[in-house]
Amino acid sequence: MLRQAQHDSAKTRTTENTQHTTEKMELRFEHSKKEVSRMTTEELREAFLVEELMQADVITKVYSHYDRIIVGGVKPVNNAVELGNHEELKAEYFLERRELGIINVGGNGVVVADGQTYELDKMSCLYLGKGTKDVVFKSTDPANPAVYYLLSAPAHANFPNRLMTKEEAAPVQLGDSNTSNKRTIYKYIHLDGIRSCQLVMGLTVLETGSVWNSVPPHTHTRRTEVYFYFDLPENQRLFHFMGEPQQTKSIVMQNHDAVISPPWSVHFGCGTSNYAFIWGMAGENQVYSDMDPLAVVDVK
Ligand SMILES: O=C[C@H](O)[C@@H](O)CC(=O)C(=O)O
Ligand SMILES: [Zn+2]
Repeated sequence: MLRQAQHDSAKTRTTENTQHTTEKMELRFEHSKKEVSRMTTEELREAFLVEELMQADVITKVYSHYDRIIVGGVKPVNNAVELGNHEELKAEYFLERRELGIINVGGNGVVVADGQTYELDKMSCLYLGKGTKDVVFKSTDPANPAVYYLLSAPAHANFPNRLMTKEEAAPVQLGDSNTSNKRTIYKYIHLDGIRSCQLVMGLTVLETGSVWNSVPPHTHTRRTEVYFYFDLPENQRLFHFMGEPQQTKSIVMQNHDAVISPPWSVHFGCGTSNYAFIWGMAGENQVYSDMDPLAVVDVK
C-alpha cells in the first residue's frame, strides 16, 4: 500500500524525469535446514519466494542474509529510475562496498553509470563494480519497457564495469528432449567472462517441449544461489524444488518471481510450459562447475 501511495505521489511522469523515491528494502534472515523441513506452504513462500519484483517506475530490493545478497528488480516505464541507497547498508551510496549484476529481460533499455551510457537489449548483462556512484535505469520505449533483474553481493575490490550481450556469453547446449530438459546456458559473470569479486551470473533458456531445469540436481554449500524465472506465459506456473536432497519441498511460482536457494539446498524446477531463468550466485568461490551432483533416483 505504501509503495502504491509513493508511486501515485510522483507528480510529473515523462521519460526525462528520474524517479527519486527510494523504496524500503525488505530484510530477510536465514532459516535452518530443520526449520525448513517443517515449514508450511505459506512459511516457505514468505521465507524464500520473492514476488512482485517488477513494478512500474519503482525499484524493488530484498536483502537476504544468505551470503548478504540483494535481489532486485526495476521496470522503468514513464520515468527513469535511480538505483538508490538504503539506511540498512550504512554506506555513502549503494555500491560503496558492493558489486551489481544487471540482466535485461524486457524491451530495449539504457543504464547510465557515472555518466557512461550502456545499451541493454533483451538478455544483455551489465556488471557494475564497487565504487560506481550514480546508476540510472531507463527504457527506450514505454510501450515495451525494459525489465531489469538485479543481483548484488558485498565486494572488497573494484572490477571494471562491463557490458556483455547474449551472443558474447558463450552459449552451451545441455540436456535432451527425451528427458524434457533441452536447454541453452549463457554465462556472463564468471571466471572466464566478466570478472567480479564473488558474483557469478548467467541465464538458461529451455526449448519448446522441455520443462525441467537443472536436472540432474546439485547442491553447492559454498554458494547461495537465486533463480529468477522469465518468459513463462501468464497462465502457466513453475514448480521450483528446494530443501535438502532427501527432504524436498516445492514452491509454485509465476513469471518474474525469484526464489532464494540456501547453500545447502537443491534448486531445480518443472514448468507447465517452457520458460527461461536467470541464475546468480555469491559465496566462497566462483568455479561454475563446482557442484555436488545428485542422481535423480536419490532425491526424496
Ligand atoms: O549452479 C549452477 C546453476 O544452478 C545453474 O547454472 C544451472 C542451470 O542453469 C541449468 O542447469 O540449466
Ligand atoms: Zn546451482
